[in-house]
Amino acid sequence: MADQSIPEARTPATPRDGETPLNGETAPHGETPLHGETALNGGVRESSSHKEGISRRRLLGTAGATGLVLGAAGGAVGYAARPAEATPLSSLGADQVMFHGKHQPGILQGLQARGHLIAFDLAAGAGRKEAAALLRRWSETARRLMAGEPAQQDDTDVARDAGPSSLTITFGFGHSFFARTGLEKQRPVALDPLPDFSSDQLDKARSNGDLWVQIGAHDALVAFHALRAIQKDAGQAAKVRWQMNGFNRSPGATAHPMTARNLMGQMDGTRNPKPTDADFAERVFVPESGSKDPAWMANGSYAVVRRIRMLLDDWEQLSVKEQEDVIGRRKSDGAPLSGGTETTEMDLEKTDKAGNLVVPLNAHARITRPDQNGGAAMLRRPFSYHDGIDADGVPDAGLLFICWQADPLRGFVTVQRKLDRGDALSKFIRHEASGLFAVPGGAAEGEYVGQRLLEG
Ligand SMILES: C=CC1=C(C)c2cc3[nH]c(cc4nc(cc5[nH]c(cc1n2)c(C)c5CCC(=O)O)C(CCC(=O)O)=C4C)c(C)c3C=C
Ligand SMILES: [Fe+2]
Repeated sequence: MADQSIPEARTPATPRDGETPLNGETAPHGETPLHGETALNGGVRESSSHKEGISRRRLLGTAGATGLVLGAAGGAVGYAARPAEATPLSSLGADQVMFHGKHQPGILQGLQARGHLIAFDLAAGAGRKEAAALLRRWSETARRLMAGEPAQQDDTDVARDAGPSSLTITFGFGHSFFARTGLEKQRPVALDPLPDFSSDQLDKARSNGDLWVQIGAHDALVAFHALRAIQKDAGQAAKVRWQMNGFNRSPGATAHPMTARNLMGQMDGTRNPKPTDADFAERVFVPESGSKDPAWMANGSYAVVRRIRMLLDDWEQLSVKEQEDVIGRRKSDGAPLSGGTETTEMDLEKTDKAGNLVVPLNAHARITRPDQNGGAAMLRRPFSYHDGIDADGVPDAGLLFICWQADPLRGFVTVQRKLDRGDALSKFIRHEASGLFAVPGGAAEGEYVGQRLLEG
């Protein structure tokens, strides 16, 4: 089985900056059965101190040894009384992603168990000045929470006992942001609205937005804590336009590292570009110079967000063989139908005894390949979602498809145009919401995200 195609977080002995994945370092971290996923991650380190000076990492150690006592005694008194040598249940909570770095966090990190997406529109009367102040507030909140520290003010205590749990907070700007702030001249051409696709059934109210924030963590409370802090920080400057919640497999749930599965049961992410690929950076990130993008987008990326409902009742009517023909890969292990293992190159020409192609012409994994789309590639980093069951008994579930690329026209749009003409999967999915956001490069120490745009 392949390693996670996007690196997974870990707890290294020493702090590192945010660039590690691009140099290809791998660091398996199956130290404990509770946390046995592949680890290969940039900008991850142990958490730092909490507001009373008790480190979150030390607090984590209490969970196994004194959980019952804490439950009975309640709160900080119990934590203070915890024996220093308590054995941590897992290092997962202590894993920390660096806020500052070349790229924003939340792009290169492995899939996180919990995710929240939230889009805001600037409030009436709010412009560039208010937006700059908001991004400054948000950046400081992100830096603190990702370091395992409480929010700047009125912390809700929701994440109090936990480490940062690989929390990442990522900020992006939508097309409408630039007119609202008088920054039209700085708007990248790449942010031009996505074309309409014939199969789209988009809900405008749950699409786009002036500002977009992606939150991910391996702990649901840590993720919610961050969501709430981001919302409260918005204050009078911006109002929520839409919000979505997602999830992925918890680290340690599988006995050994493997590509994640989606709610259709397929292994999804196998052929993601890898940080070790020679052309990875140019496919995913805007270069520092020499592109048509404005300078403030250097080291940034474009996120396409699609809420894609899975028509699970229809999908689950299919036999496994039929499901495999839709994708072109085996359901059990993600191997191509032409044979081999998950990482074996797909043989597009292979035929069976009757002369039929073993990977059908309209199989999703065949027609999305870069070599079938003029080299179009994107880094897919999704969350699954489940928002309950409709009145007619149909699950409102699917994929919060998020893909990252240096150029959405060359990435998502090229491939989606092809899919829109009818891949085998199209019958079983429905695109219900959409967003395109310019995600600037990471903030340097002392900077906030988007500063070069807002103060440039
Ligand atoms: C426009 C881009 C894409 C959309 C939308 C999309 C939706 C979607 N995909 C799956 C499941 C799988 N996709 C797989 C591969 C794959 N998909 C895309 C693009 C879109 N998918 C690409 C670029 C690729 C990789 C192609 C390649 O490089 O070979 C696979 C196979 C395993 C893998 O490589 O990840 C699965 C499974 C679903 C369920 C879905 C919408 C809900
Ligand atoms: Fe796909």
